[in-house]
Amino acid sequence: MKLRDLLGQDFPGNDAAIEPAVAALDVTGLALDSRVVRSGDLFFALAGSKTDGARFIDAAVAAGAVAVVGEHAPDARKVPFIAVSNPRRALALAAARFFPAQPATIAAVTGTSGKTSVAAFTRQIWERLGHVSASIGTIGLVSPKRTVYGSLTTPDPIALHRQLDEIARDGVTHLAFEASSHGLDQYRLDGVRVAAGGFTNLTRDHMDYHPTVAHYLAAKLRLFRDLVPPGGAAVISADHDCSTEAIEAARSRGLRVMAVGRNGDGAGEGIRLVDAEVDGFSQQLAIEHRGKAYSIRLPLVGAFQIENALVAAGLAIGTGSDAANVFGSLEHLEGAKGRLELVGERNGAPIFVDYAHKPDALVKALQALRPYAKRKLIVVFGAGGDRDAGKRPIMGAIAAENADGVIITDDNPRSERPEAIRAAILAAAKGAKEIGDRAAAIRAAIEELEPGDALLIAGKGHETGQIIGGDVLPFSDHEAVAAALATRVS
Ligand SMILES: CC(=O)N[C@H]1[C@@H](OP(=O)(O)OP(=O)(O)OC[C@H]2O[C@@H](n3ccc(=O)[nH]c3=O)[C@H](O)[C@@H]2O)O[C@H](CO)[C@@H](O)[C@@H]1O[C@H](C)C(=O)N[C@@H](C)C(=O)N[C@H](CCC(=O)O)C(=O)O
Ligand SMILES: Nc1ncnc2c1ncn2[C@@H]1O[C@H](COP(=O)(O)OP(=O)(O)OP(=O)(O)O)[C@@H](O)[C@H]1O
Ligand SMILES: N[C@H](CCC[C@H](N)C(=O)O)C(=O)O
Ligand SMILES: [Mg+2]
Repeated sequence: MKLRDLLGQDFPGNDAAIEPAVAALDVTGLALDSRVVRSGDLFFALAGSKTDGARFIDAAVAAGAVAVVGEHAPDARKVPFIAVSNPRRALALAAARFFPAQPATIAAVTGTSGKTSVAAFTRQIWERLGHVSASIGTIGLVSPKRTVYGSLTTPDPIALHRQLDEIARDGVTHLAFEASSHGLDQYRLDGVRVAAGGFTNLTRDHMDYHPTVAHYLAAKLRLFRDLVPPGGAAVISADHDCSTEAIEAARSRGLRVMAVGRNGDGAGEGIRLVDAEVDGFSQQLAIEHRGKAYSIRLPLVGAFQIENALVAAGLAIGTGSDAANVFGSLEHLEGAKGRLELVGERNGAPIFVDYAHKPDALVKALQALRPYAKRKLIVVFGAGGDRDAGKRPIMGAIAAENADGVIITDDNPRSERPEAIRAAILAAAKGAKEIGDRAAAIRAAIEELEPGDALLIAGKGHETGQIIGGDVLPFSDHEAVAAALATRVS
C-alpha cells in the first residue's frame, strides 16, 4: 500500500503535507514495536508508560522500516519521518486503512465490570437471531471459524484491525467487543466503525494507571464522546452514580440513548427492570420496553448478570434487531467461561468459579451466592501482583464481611512477593486463613464443604496460567476443582 493511501492529505493530525516522493513509498506492514519490524514496515514511535518508542527508531530502521511516524522528528534520520500530533491515534486510523474490512455491525462495551459477559451475550443473541457473529475481548476472539485466546482485553490497533479484517472476510457480519479504559485512553479502538456503545458501571479499578477516578471515567466516556458516531446507539445501565454523566455524554454527541435497568426508560427506547426473582440457578425477570411488558427466565446466577443481559439486549435492539426476538433469546444465554460458573459440588454444596478481581465484583459475586448458602459461604481468593495495590485491603474487608469462611491465596503474583500481597489482604480480613498454594487452598476449601454451604473461588475465572515472576505456569481453577473433587475419598 502506498504511504499516501495510508496517511494521505486527508489524514487527521498530520502536521505537514507529505512530500510526493515520500507519499509514493510502498508500505507492506505496520509495526509499533521495533523488535517485530519487518522489511517494508511503517514504524510508529510511541511514547509509552515504560519507555519511548523514539529510542528504538534506529533499531526499527535497521530491521527494514521504510518510514517512521512519531511526534517529534529525531535530529538525524535515515528514512522519512512523518510528524503527527497524536501518534497512537494515527496508528489506529492507519491500521483501519491497512486492514480495511470490518464486520458491518459492530458494538463495543465499556465499564469496570461486565464487559466480557456483555460481549459474549450480545454475540449469542445475534447468533440465535441468525447472524454470523463474533466477540473479541479478555477471553480472546470467539467466532464461528476461529477461536483465538487473547491476552489484552482490547488488543493493540494492529492486532485488532488484523482480526477485524480476517473475521469480516470469514463472513462475520456482527461483532461485539470490549473497550477497556486502557484501550480507550490509548486510542486502540479509534478507526473501528462502532454502531453502538454499551456502558455497564464504574467502580474502583486500575488506580495504578489512571491518576484519578475522573480520568478513569473520562477514558471510558471516549466511547460515546469520540467513537460512536452521532445517530448511533448508546446503551447505558441507569442504576449507578455515574449513569447520569454517561447519559449526558451520549446525548451531547447526538446518540440515541437507551437507558436500561431498574431506572431504565421502559416507556421509551430503553429497558426497565420491573421485577427479578431468584429461581434455582435461574432468575425470573419482568421487564418493560417501549411500554410493552415481557417476562423472561434468565438462566444465569447473580443479579449483576441481569445488568449485563439488559445491556446486551439493548445493543442488539439498538443495532436493528427485533425486540421481542431479542428478549426471547435471553432465555438461552450461557455465562462467559469463569463468570460465576457452577463447576461442581461436594456434599450438595455448589462450587463456583468467578473472575472477581476487584472490590465491587467481589461484593457482587458474594451477594449473588448468598441465596445458595443456607449454612456457610466460603471464599478463596488473592490479588494480582503489579496491579493496583490499594484494592487489596478493601477486598480483604469485603470478604470478611460478606463470607463466613475466607481463605487468602495467590492470584498472579507476577514480580511481587506473594506473601506480601497476601499480608496486605489479610490485614483487613479478620479470621481469614492463609494458604499460598492456590491448588492447596481450593482443596482445603472443598474438603470443608458441608450440606448447605456454597464455595466461591474468585479472581482467575477463565485463566489457564498462573504468572509467577516472569513465568506463566499452567494453572486453571476449573482443573484444580476437578482434581480436588476426584482425589478425596469420603
Ligand atoms: C500499560 C499499558 O497499557 N501498556 C500498553 C502500551 O504499552 P506502552 O506503550 O506503555 O509500552 P512501553 O513498554 O512503554 O513502550 C513504548 C513503545 O516502545 C516500543 N518498544 C519498546 C521496546 C523496544 O525494544 N522496542 C520498541 O519499539 C513499544 O512497543 C511501545 O510501542 O501499549 C501497548 C500497545 O498497545 C500495549 O500492548 C501495552 O499493554 C501492556 C502489555 C499491558 O499489560 N496492558 C494492560 C495493563 C492492559 O492494557 N489492560 C487492559 C485492561 C484490562 C482490564 O479490563 O482489566 C486491556 O485492555 O487488556
Ligand atoms: N455488571 C456487573 N456488575 C458488577 N460485577 C460484575 C458485573 N458483571 C460481572 N461482574 C463481576 O466481574 C467479574 C468479571 O466479569 P466480566 O469478565 O464480564 O467483566 P469485565 O469488565 O470484562 O472484566 P475485566 O475488565 O477484568 O476483563 C465477574 O466474574 C463478576 O464477579
Ligand atoms: N485484565 C486484568 C485481569 C486481572 C486478573 C487477575 N487474575 C490478576 O492477575 O490480577 C489485568 O490484567 O489487570
Ligand atoms: Mg473483560
